[in-house]
Amino acid sequence: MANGPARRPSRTGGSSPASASPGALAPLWRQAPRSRLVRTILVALCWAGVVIAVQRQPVPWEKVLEPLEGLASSVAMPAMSAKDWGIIASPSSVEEGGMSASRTDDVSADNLQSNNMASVKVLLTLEASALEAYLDDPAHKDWIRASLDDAGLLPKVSELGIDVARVMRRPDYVITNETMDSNLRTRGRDVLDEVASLVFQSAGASSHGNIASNDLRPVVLDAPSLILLVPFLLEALEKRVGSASNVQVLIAADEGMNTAFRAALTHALEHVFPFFVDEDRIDNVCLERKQQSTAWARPTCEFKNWMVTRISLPAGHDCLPCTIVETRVLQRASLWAALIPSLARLPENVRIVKARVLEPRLRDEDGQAPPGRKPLIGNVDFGMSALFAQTDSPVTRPLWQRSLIVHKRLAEEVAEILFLAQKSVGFSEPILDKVALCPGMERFIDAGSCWPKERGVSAKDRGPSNRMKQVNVAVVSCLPQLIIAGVQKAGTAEMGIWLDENTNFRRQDGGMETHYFDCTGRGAGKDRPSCRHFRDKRMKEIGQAVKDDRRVGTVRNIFAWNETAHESRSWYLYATLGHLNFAQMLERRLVFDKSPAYFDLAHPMDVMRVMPHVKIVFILRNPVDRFHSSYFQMCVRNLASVNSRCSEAKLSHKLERMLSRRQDPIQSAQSEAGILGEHDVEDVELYRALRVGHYAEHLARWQRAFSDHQILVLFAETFRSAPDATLRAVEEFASRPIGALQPMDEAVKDLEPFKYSPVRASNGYWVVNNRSKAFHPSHKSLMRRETRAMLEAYYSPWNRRLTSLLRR
Ligand SMILES: Nc1ncnc2c1ncn2[C@@H]1O[C@H](COP(=O)(O)OS(=O)(=O)O)[C@@H](OP(=O)(O)O)[C@H]1O
Repeated sequence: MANGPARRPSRTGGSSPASASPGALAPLWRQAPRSRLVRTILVALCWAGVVIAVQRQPVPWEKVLEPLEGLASSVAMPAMSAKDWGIIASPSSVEEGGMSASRTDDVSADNLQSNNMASVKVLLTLEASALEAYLDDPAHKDWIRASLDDAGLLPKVSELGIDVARVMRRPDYVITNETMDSNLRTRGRDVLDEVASLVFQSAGASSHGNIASNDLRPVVLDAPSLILLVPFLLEALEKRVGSASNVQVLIAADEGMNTAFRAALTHALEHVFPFFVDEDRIDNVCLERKQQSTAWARPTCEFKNWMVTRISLPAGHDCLPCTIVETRVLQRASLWAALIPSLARLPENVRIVKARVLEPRLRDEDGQAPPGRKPLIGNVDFGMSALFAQTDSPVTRPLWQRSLIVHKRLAEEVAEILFLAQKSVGFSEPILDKVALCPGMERFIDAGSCWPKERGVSAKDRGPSNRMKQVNVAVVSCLPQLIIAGVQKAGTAEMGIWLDENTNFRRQDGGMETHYFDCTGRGAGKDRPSCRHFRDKRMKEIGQAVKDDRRVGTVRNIFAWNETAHESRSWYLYATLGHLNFAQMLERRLVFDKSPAYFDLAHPMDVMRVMPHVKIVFILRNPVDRFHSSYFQMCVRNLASVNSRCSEAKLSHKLERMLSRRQDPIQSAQSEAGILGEHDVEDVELYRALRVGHYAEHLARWQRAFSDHQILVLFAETFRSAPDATLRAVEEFASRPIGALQPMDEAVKDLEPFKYSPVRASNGYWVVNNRSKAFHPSHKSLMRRETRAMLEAYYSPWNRRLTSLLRR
């Protein structure tokens, strides 16, 4: 535990915190206490040569897809032999890396011929735009029209739920997301099989001949659909033609932009790699790492043009993910590691290429992104590129060569990630060779990390003379260096006011309690009405505020690995709670969050995995007084309807009843019944208020997650009597390197000492401005003597535990 006022004796009320010790605790608090018809029509459609565009269907994986590994292993791969079969190419993959013929040219027979793709009969592309280009070709258009008219298929198309009225630029041939989606939901695998039939029947009909452009059957699918479909496609092909050798399968995957794909990744992850959703296990990895190393090598992240994140774990083979950044990157990498073998079990001629342009194309010679074009791929969305880099088939070689440079770099990064991931997911052979590990500049995501908006001012504008101009021009989002994480009703508001007065400190979120970690993640307070408000309203606003902020978007990619709309793991939002303008950042370098509900309601490891080196301050107060204050606050705020019943007599009566059911407070607190024993809402609240005072219980959880150097325990009683010295201790704690764990943070070097100017309020408290709660007391009555005695007895064992915990 950090040396602070708690450690040095303060026998008198007026003594300095700098001279308090654990031994001083006892005198403070003596006592402690989830058709056939259709098939026929589809076959007819195929034979008639209808081009059906299935545009970006979000596959309801949760209904259709069993765990990926199960699916892949259940499909027997055919022996391939028919040379003139071809499947699939995404024309836009030609464009990859900045070279390109136009999309329309790409899908022409000539272009395919010239690219050794003459045998390609089926175009399976992930890109709607490629299909559009294909459909715009007059030759294709006429053929499609004629086919449809001849077959008289339009009504049947409607029967199938194909919305002939809704088309992008060719309204007749789009299966809408909704209809396909609902078909998939109700008939699942049958529909997939139909789509496979659709693709292959037509190809089978014209086999052994030279390809004509109208033999192409584009089916636009999104990446998860395609990955899902590949086994079915080959199965279907085998059934129909008996063999299918030399089928060139190029899957162009457009994973980066597709939210459904992201969702599918997450879903698959949950099935394929339980490790990565086993929070406790990840926690343990973090903790073990911390225990094994006195100087815990901080995992490093590099932002390269802020688009590519690299990650390097501590050297050696024992590295496992731990922090939120590591787990985020490794989760993605390991999913691909899982998909690769399942696809690799397919014939070797199945290749995956990346369908979309990458960030380098989007920049001009000066490295500037053209206006209006945003990078399509976030900083960790590069999984497919490594596969592309490995492609060496005659079909893909020209493409590969042309985009070699771009992809090599990305491939190296993916190789690196996969290498790191493979051990975690149990592969014994390297998936790819390990390439250099994370050289160069390093940037960390940790306590105090800030992300400036693009509109930021240039460095030379930051001189002191024009500082004022920069106010309100640029904004940064920061994670706090310091959290006043407890306890409620111990003067934390006052502490926040004092610190905010100090020009070295800046409070997150305009002085509000962020309630981030008690209302998100594994926070035990998540279901409280106040947290619902936090999630439903506040975070939505914040999300909107950062939507156009690309840098924050980058941060979001890192943090939001398990993000869903309502179940927020959107760690990045936490950073955005700390908006500062540059002037504030320059002048107030230490950002702090004051959310005292964290003490008993947040999961400390959630905090630690986002900000491994954050510093935490707890202000403890005699639990008896704290409880009393808490009771009356409950009455006034949360239980307004029963306000009239709040009185010293009522409190005494309730406590008597509640405590009589708990002979051994420690035992009962440790059992679920400790809380669940209460059914009445008011009683539940009351018991929570009581339990906050089990300081040793909660502090031990925080001590498990953070080093002693990161925790400072203060006492309300000392803060009240010697505020200036107490604040000095906080300043010193905030600016001190965390033992051997962390080098001096630039943000806290050379802080100007701040001089507070407190005045004495009428109730005797020292205050620095009129926001102080000293002017707004939550209660006026004095605790009854018998209530105090009851509470002192109750808290006695907890206080003894606390004393020994602090003495360690
Ligand atoms: N400087 C100082 N030192 C110690 N205690 C102080 C100080 N200033 C205020 N108080 C008392 O703390 C109680 C309010 O605590 P918090 O500000 O932590 O409340 S909250 O959790 O933010 O709601 C509240 O206690 P009660 O008056 O007993 O309700 C305040 O009076």
